[in-house]
Amino acid sequence: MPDIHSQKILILDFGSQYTQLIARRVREAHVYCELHPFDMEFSAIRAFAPSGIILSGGPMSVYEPGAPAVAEELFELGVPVLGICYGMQLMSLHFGGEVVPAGKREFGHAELVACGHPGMLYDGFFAEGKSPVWMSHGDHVSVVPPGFEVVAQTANAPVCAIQDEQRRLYGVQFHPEVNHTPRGEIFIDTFVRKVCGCSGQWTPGKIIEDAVARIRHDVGTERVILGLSGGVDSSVAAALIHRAIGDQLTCVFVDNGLLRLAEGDQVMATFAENLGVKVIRVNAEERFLAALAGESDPERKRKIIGGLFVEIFDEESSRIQDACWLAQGTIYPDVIESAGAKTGKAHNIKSHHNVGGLPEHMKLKLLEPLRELFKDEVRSIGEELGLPHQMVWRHPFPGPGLGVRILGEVKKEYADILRQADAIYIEELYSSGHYHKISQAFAVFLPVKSVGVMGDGRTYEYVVALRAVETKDFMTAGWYPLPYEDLARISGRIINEVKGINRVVYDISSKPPATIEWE
Ligand SMILES: Nc1ncnc2c1ncn2[C@@H]1O[C@H](COP(=O)(O)OP(=O)(O)OP(=O)(O)O)[C@@H](O)[C@H]1O
Ligand SMILES: O=c1[nH]c(=O)c2[nH+]cn([C@@H]3O[C@H](COP(=O)(O)O)[C@@H](O)[C@H]3O)c2[nH]1
Ligand SMILES: NC(=O)CC[C@H](N)C(=O)O
Ligand SMILES: [Mg+2]
Repeated sequence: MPDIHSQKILILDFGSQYTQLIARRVREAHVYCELHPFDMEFSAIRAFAPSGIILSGGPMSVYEPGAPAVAEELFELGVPVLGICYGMQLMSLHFGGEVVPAGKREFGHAELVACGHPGMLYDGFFAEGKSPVWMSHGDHVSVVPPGFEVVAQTANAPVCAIQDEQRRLYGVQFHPEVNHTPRGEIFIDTFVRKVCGCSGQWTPGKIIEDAVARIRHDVGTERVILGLSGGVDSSVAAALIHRAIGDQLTCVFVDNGLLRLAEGDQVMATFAENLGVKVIRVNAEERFLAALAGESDPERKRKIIGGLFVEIFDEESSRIQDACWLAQGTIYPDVIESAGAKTGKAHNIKSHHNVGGLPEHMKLKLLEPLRELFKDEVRSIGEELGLPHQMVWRHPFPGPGLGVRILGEVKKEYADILRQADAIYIEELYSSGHYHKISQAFAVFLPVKSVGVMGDGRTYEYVVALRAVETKDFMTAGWYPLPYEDLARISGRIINEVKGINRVVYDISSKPPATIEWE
């Protein structure tokens, strides 16, 4: 089997807010890449054997004392190097050019104009010698290093793109990785495929083949357990591992009574019935509700839910004979975000992020087959593995579930009401075509009563709030402008169909200062 990691791009991160986007663009060109901190040792770079290197942007200025720099031997490796913004400035300085503060900071759209014939990297990038680009910089290259030519400029940056085609060194002051550079995708595709010569082997089918082979190799005949939540990551991990080792995998699905409507049955139908995966369903609703009774503090509720989850998961897994492996749905952003600049620290964040976590005394080896993948790649392999479209494309659902969407004390009565309201809301978002434009949507139960009138009678019932947000990274988010007619229909259905609700409100708070969840 061809090794799909044999052609790969190394991205060195200087702290740009866009570095992950560079990696996404490379992956979209079906080429494998990894993101590492700028100070990666040269021996490690050589061992990585990249087909090409991309140096990211960064907040510092290259001429400042102590500015981040790369192992200089990197430029002698003989592989193509593309420097973006800070990366270009660093490369210029290294080869004897000069970098100075520009007259003014430039942030936003600009028109890039080609000087003559820019060469291979720019195939398809210019239309009539021009291309719109996105800029974000305060410094610029004032003296072009010997051996390099200027290939393009903007009004504010006379040296906006440079290259030495012979040595295959390229620098751009603009940001090809952001959506605001409309032909940026083509640019990065050309760099990795034409300039670096990668053939684009990183496709969903091949990723699956490769992961299956690796799982079989690592696990051998041993047994694996996995906490299955019905969410995207753990579901795709389960399907993938099952394809590799079949019955050696046992999933533990904990029904904590805080799941969405019919979620437990859906998980069982998809995995146990259709895919033939061994799933132990633990009905723990009563235990969770009993533990939560009387508690209304959000942080303590989270702790109770997380703690009980670990306890139950631990109990169940100790009953699975000879399990040596704990599988988790850790994905690449988890690895990058938790590692900050360093690799290998990913488990910490996941265990606090994961409801399951990793009980110390379990002594299980970790199996994380999605560790190298972005969410969109996880979704495409989920589809390729035959998981239902709705499961693969559903919005994320927090580990504590409805526990953080019922404000204050959690009661079964509230959870039942909320489940129904939420199901109507989501169903309507699907049928009106909004669901896939929204990053996350859900209903929240407010334990306050208000007066209403239904038929000829007075009602005195609870309130449901609807939330829908748009976000790329879930760190900041804007509320989604759901049209009035959709809001009217959803509110009408909830009030009419859900007993116990006589008022619906729409949450128009962004994050920050609000958060996405209400608790
Ligand atoms: N009810 C549950 N039963 C078993 N395991 C669970 C449950 N809830 C969460 N987990 C475990 O905790 C992990 C983290 O949950 P998280 O919500 O971050 O991911 P996910 O549910 O797999 O995907 P998504 O982000 O799409 O919701 C899951 O991958 C799963 O292993
Ligand atoms: O697995 C999880 N366990 C949690 O305890 C948790 N709390 C919030 N979230 C999800 O994180 C994203 C950001 O949410 P907040 O703006 O509310 O912090 C949103 O997507 C939230 O749904 C959680 N996910
Ligand atoms: N986005 C960047 O990489 C900026 C690089 C450098 N800090 C500048 O201001 O020019
Ligand atoms: Mg989840």
